[in-house]
Amino acid sequence: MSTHIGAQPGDVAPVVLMPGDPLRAKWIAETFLDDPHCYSVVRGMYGYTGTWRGERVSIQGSGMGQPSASIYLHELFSEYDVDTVIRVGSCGGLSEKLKLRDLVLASGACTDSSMNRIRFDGWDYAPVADFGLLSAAYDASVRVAEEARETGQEPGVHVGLLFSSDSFYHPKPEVTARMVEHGVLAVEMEASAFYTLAARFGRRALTICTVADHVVTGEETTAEERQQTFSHMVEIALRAGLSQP
Ligand SMILES: O=P(O)(O)O[C@H]1O[C@H](CO)[C@@H](O)[C@H]1O
Ligand SMILES: O=c1cc[nH]c(=O)[nH]1
Repeated sequence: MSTHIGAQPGDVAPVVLMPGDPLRAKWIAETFLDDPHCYSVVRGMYGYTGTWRGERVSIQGSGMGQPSASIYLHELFSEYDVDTVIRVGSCGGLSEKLKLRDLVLASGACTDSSMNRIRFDGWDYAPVADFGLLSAAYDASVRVAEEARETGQEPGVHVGLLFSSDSFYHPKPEVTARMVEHGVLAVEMEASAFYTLAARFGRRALTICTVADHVVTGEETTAEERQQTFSHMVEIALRAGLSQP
């Protein structure tokens, strides 16, 4: 096992979906996977491996914020030879283009975190998604949205920038406002670390988020609505990560 993941080498599949919330990892594994096996309960940050449409896939909680996510990403890449990570998260809508329950496929991530400023000695770095994964997720989102149209639950899909903030309760709302003026769609807390560390290890990463609340309008989804739309996000992530139509 690694320092924070209680798995043996080989227990973790090459493709890993990563929600921040460990209970969402459990829900995804138990809802979507065949024969899910829990390989780690260290710190309650559950990790599962099972199969989806016959292919092995893992689900690993990442915790909240870039320091926590970076620990799990580092160990998955360096000790379990993971090739592909897809964050399946919640985000707060910032742009007026976004409605509750819409999906954001993050082409890139801005951040107020000091982690990359330390890594790059104060210089700027542009954390971006793996283009193949982004493109596959976009194609999958078109199909998932079409299927959802029949039930009247079709999510809007947006491709663009996230703001990966270190602060859920931001002490300077004007920073978030300036991000919006520069085209940022939504705020969450991890995507920048996913893209930076995947690049550093030569692996593939994508972040998909569901709009769980709207920071500007104050609207919030109910728990039931979140579950329904998280299903769309998970379906898209599985299809894109496993290259299935
Ligand atoms: O729903 P998850 O994936 O945890 O993502 C969002 O929710 C948490 C804050 O409530 C942060 O981790 C943020 O990025
Ligand atoms: O980081 C996050 C996640 C969801 N909603 C927010 O407002 N912020």
